[in-house]
Amino acid sequence: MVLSASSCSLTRSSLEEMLESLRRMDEEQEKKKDLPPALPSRPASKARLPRARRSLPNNFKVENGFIDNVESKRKEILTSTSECSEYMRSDSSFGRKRVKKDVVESPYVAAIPELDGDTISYFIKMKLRVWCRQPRGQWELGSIQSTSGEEASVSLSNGKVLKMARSELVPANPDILEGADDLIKIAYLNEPSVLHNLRFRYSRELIYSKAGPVLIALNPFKDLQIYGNDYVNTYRQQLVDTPHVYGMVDAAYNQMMRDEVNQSIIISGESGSGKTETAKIAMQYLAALGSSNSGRANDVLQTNCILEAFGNAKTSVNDNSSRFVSISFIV
Ligand SMILES: Nc1ncnc2c1ncn2[C@@H]1O[C@H](COP(=O)(O)OP(=O)(O)OP(=O)(O)O)[C@@H](O)[C@H]1O
Repeated sequence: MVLSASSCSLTRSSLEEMLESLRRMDEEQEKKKDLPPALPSRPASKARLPRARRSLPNNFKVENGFIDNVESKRKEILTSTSECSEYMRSDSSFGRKRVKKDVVESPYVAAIPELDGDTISYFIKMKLRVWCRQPRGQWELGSIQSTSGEEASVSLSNGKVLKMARSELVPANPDILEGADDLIKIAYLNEPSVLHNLRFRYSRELIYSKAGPVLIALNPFKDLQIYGNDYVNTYRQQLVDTPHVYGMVDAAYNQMMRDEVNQSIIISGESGSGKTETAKIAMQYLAALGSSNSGRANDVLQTNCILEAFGNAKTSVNDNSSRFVSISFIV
């Protein structure tokens, strides 16, 4: 005899059905307890999709071991998005934001959205770290031990336990995200996390990072062996996509050729941050792109000396301060 599914359900009493649905609700509640609170949605990116990455040809070799270096550094710090997906949540702080008079507020960071108690419970349970704003504006790593109302007891990495307002705490990223080459990859995009990520990279002489389509360059104040013909050729052939001025100029150049639309490269930063040097590096790449004859490329670059002779001056922050750099190239 064959019973259809519908005839089976008729034999169940309504009490059984009610018990069954209660049991299912209980199970769902249990599952939810261990999950992190839902992520607030991020705004859709307006950036162009990155180019497909070409793989290295088998016979490719660079004498100074650049590729080896880059690849080993990438492996050292590269983040695996799948491993980190459980942490992928957007910028947030715990509790209402209170502005203290003696706290230095960064003008670059938007108001931090409020987070509910569930997230704090999750952080305590999973022993995740938080950044704690100190009275003079600096940030310290710590982990929340307990909360009471708007106050939290936080154990700092130096062993001290402090009572702090919840609004002075923001989530820190897990170690696995440390040193991501694009800030888009880090889960918590708050001020201390961004600064920490850039410092982490800078300490490893990785002065370039990306923030989506924007390149962040930190002044190394020393000569790094990351420029020159080998590097130009590597970026020209698109063998690597690590953040670099060459990579950014290459993208602008290719976009200009593909779309037949003029491109502008805007270099901004405070005096002495390295705008002029960055512009020269960009020019170096453009000269190499536009000239098969390295003599002519050098002639173009030599014009910098003349420009600097007329346009530069010594200031209190920069011995070779200039204010006239702009690059534009037209099809
Ligand atoms: N990529 C770099 N590699 C090595 N040194 C650098 C680099 N960028 C900057 N510097 C160092 O920092 C100094 C100041 O840089 P630069 O003159 O480019 O700053 P700037 O932002 O153009 O300043 P200003 O606005 O005053 O003209 C340079 O003279 C150089 O010593």
